[in-house]
Amino acid sequence: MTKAAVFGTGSWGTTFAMLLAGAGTETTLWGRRAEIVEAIDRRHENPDYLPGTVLPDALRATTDPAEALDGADFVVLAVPSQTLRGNLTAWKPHLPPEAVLVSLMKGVELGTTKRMSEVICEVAEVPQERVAVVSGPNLVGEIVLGQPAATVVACPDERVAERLQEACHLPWFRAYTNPDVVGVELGGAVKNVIALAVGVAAGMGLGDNVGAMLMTRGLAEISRLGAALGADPHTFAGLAGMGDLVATCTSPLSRNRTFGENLGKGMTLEEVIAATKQTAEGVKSCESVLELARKHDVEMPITEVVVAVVHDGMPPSEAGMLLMSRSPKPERYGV
Ligand SMILES: NC(=O)C1=CN([C@@H]2O[C@H](COP(=O)(O)OP(=O)(O)OC[C@H]3O[C@@H](n4cnc5c(N)ncnc54)[C@H](O)[C@@H]3O)[C@@H](O)[C@H]2O)C=CC1
Ligand SMILES: O=C(CO)COP(=O)(O)O
Repeated sequence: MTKAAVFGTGSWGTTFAMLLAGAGTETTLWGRRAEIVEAIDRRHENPDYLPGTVLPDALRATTDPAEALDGADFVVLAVPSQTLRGNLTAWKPHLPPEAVLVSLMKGVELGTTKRMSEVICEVAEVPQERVAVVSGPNLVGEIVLGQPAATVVACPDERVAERLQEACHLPWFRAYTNPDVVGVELGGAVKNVIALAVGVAAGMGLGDNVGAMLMTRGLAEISRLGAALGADPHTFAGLAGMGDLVATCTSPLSRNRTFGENLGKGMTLEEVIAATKQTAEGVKSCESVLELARKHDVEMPITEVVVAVVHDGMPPSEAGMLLMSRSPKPERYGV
């Protein structure tokens, strides 16, 4: 039987563990907080992150990383992007030598501008072929209700991607494979930044033309960055690109969109942070994405104004004016 250890008892870690267990994979969750671990293991619930959801009886949970990792074929990582390096360094001594490491995270590391799979390869000292990424339009609030969804499993080794696909595939959760790890990761990380922008515009009371403009020009930014980093352009027309961008930018379930919406309504950054109980990756990753773009000489105007609004106190109305007053251009440039 295939075995998986899932690190992170937050909303997506717990939900993905449910999917794995539902697909017949023997799954153990690792969590920091004993009370959540006990609730999952004994009462089959995660009241903090998934109130009202009944977890599978077969799903185990522990606070001991060595216990979770014992015999694991897949080590699934679902902690905040900015804590991954420290977390994985601590877990490294217990990693099974042949295990495949799987990233569920949608962020870019501050300081290094590394994608999560790059951080994993570096810290765990494993080749790219042993690291997979799962990303797509996967809003937890819908998946826990059993609503249909699809995702992308990316790994340069097709057989590894197919094994993971099989380990999480369900009649109502379709996993597609894709060898383009760079494109799949960029799609997931940068759509959070664009969702912040769309949320700000919605919070200001602007309509669907503005939302569509930001999503479409946001996809152009993602594609330009992807081209510079060697991604397959087709990935951005797929589930991990356009699919996740649309889901996140339009759903009230998205933490990133909601964060932006609150800013657009006039709440201060401190008030919005206090109101945000879960990880909104774009808030930190907008800075690392912009730094990555500058390193590669890629123009990302929406990302620039998101950084200015979120981190430098630029009023949303000024950000909107800045974007609209850019010099006229052909629709396609710089790719
Ligand atoms: N929730 C969603 O709909 C989806 C989330 N994702 C991505 O999955 C990743 C995880 O997100 P969520 O589970 O939603 O976040 P969350 O905020 O629900 O949970 C984060 C988890 O990490 C733990 N954590 C926080 N700081 C930590 C630290 N210093 N060390 C170890 N653990 C720590 C928290 O206790 C919690 O269990 C993010 O990169 C997110 O973008 C991807 C697809 C869907
Ligand atoms: O990545 C997600 C859906 O695919 C979740 O988006 P948020 O992190 O904005 O909630």
